[in-house]
Amino acid sequence: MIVTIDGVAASGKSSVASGVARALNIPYLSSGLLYRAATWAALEHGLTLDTPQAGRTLAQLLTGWEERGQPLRLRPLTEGNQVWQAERDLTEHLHTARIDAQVSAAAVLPELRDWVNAQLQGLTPPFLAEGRDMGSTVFPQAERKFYLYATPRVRAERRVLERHQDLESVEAALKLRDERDARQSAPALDAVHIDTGSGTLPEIIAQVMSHLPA
Ligand SMILES: Nc1ncnc2c1ncn2[C@@H]1O[C@H](COP(=O)(O)OP(=O)(O)OP(=O)(O)O)[C@@H](O)[C@H]1O
Ligand SMILES: Nc1ccn([C@H]2C[C@H](O)[C@@H](COP(=O)(O)O)O2)c(=O)n1
Repeated sequence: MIVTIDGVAASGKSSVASGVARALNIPYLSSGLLYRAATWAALEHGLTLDTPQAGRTLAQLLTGWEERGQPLRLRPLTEGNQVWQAERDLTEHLHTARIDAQVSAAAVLPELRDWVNAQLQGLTPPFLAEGRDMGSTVFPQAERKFYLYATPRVRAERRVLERHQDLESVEAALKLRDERDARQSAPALDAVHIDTGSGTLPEIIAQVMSHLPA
């Protein structure tokens, strides 16, 4: 079985995916974390993301690591996905304001989208995949598809609790990322839409579960 959960930034995708995956006893895959890790790799190597050759250069960097036996890999742990490069856990570097500000520019690169999609499509079901285009592009064959949303204010308030940043600037950054992300990915037309601002996390998880076979 494949279940997809897509949605806007900070809509609760990972938290809901983790809860649903736990209830179903299957792993969940965070595609956003792979985009974040590739963005981290680009920044670490001083790659400028808005040049015509950026996609090719980034893909060469990622496949070069693979060929040298030091691949960037998603570890789909149910309690929270991680990304490792060889023996190094990169996860703590991936949810920062610096990566948030650059990740949409990396995610627009077709070479990177192909790389992320190939990583995910190489995995064996059952699993739950979360991101922006899991139900529309990467796993159109998924049995059940969901799309999570909430107002920018609700999402910003939740982010501020995690990162102790200024509410207005977090909300403005989320709106900007929504705009950029919408240009390069869209949810599936057959997804069930859920407003995560309308309930607690356990209630939203229960709502998703109510659409899945018992
Ligand atoms: N229904 C809810 N009620 C209250 N808090 C929630 C709810 N859903 C998610 N949260 C909280 O909102 C925050 C953002 O959730 P989460 O990180 O899962 O979102 P995301 O969509 O995966 O984010 P990103 O796009 O940055 O990867 C977390 O602190 C989470 O606990
Ligand atoms: N399927 C996906 C997943 C993610 N992205 C991009 C767009 C986001 O801004 C960024 C980080 O994702 P998040 O951690 O917020 O889920 O990655 C995408 O284009 N397609």
